[in-house]
Amino acid sequence: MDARATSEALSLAEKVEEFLQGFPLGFDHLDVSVRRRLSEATRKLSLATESTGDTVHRVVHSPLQLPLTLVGIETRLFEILAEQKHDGDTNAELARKTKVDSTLMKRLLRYYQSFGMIDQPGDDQYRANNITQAMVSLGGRAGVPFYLGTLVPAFNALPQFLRDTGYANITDGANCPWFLGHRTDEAPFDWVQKRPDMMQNFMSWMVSQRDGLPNFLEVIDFVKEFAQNSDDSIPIFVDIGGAMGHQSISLRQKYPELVGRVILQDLPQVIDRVKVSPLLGFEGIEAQVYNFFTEQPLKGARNYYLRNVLHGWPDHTCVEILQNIKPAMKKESKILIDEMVLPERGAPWRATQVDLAMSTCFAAMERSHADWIALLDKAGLKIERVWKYTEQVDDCIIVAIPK
Ligand SMILES: C[S@@+](CC[C@H](N)C(=O)[O-])C[C@H]1O[C@@H](n2cnc3c(N)ncnc32)[C@H](O)[C@@H]1O
Repeated sequence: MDARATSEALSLAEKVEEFLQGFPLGFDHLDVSVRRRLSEATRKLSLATESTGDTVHRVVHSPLQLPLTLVGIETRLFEILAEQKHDGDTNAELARKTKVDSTLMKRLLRYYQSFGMIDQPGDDQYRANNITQAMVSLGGRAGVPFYLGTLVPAFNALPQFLRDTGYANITDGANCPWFLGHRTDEAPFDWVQKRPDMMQNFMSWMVSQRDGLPNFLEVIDFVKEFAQNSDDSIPIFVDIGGAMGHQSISLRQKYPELVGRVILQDLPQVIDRVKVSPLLGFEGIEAQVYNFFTEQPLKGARNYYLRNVLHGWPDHTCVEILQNIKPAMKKESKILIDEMVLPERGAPWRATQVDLAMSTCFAAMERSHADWIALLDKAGLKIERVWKYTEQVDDCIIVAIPK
């Protein structure tokens, strides 16, 4: 045993424990980048110091976490805990409020506490923490059932699919683990659209999946860079595959005086949903049915914006989508691709898991700078500029123009 290292490790552990106790109400007061650095450093330390047995048990039981989280959401346990204004509820109170058997409730609470999803300040006292709050946010409420019902069956089919295909990279959208996992021949978007509850969760997930991260409008002066000398007739922002139009709404809200048309385009089922129950702030935005596998009908728009669309398709399909925009472009038109640009080294965990989820369900991928150059080149486009706007997932705006 190295005495100096032991003493340093114990002193660091004590400091961390004291630090945690010093902020029972959480760390919302910390600057976002400081908080992230601390979280990443301690996460790495936790992994680096984990024992073999702990690692194996953590990994083999990890499939329990998502379904048990859904139980906490569906029973309203997390919501009830998050709404508490006092010091915490007891097991009996929580069992009564959620209509869950009290013995089962005690076992669930024990699990959530041990994984840091709730706090237990006393033997029979439970209260919400930052993880509980995250699970009752829109992202938690939509993402948890959406992933469990839609993506997990495909994730589970990944090993067999890769075995069967000799560990080739997954590039065929018509032959990927999605189909094996769901025992279906329906493509993901078709499958989801036929299931109203999943469709609702999907749309809410699209709106919320980047909550807490900066939006591109926070780092780019859109009017200065992309909307000079506009007039009311010019489509200034065409939000292709924009789901509920949340990005278009952000743009209108950030620039109430923005001159020009803002148009959301998506598939008929999505546009119907937008028309029946538009998000708050949708006024001033047009909704248009458009299939991006056909030629872009809006000619001469200043900006054709695609967020998280291309990461859902393999290269050859992205080329098709981009080439359908090109004939509509005039001299001043630009394609704004809002996607991750993965670094060659040390890609963030939030990005790498989306990359493999995209691969599993859509034979698609997150792309590096070199991948984007190659893809755009195949579509007859080139990069004019790249603006990075998040550290957490390397989100960027890639400005693309014809070569
Ligand atoms: C991953 S979501 C991205 C949504 C939104 N842009 C965002 O960043 O939150 C992909 C979107 O593309 C739409 N979509 C899929 N196939 C499409 C098609 N052929 N034509 C137009 N939109 C399509 C989906 O309905 C969905 O809204």
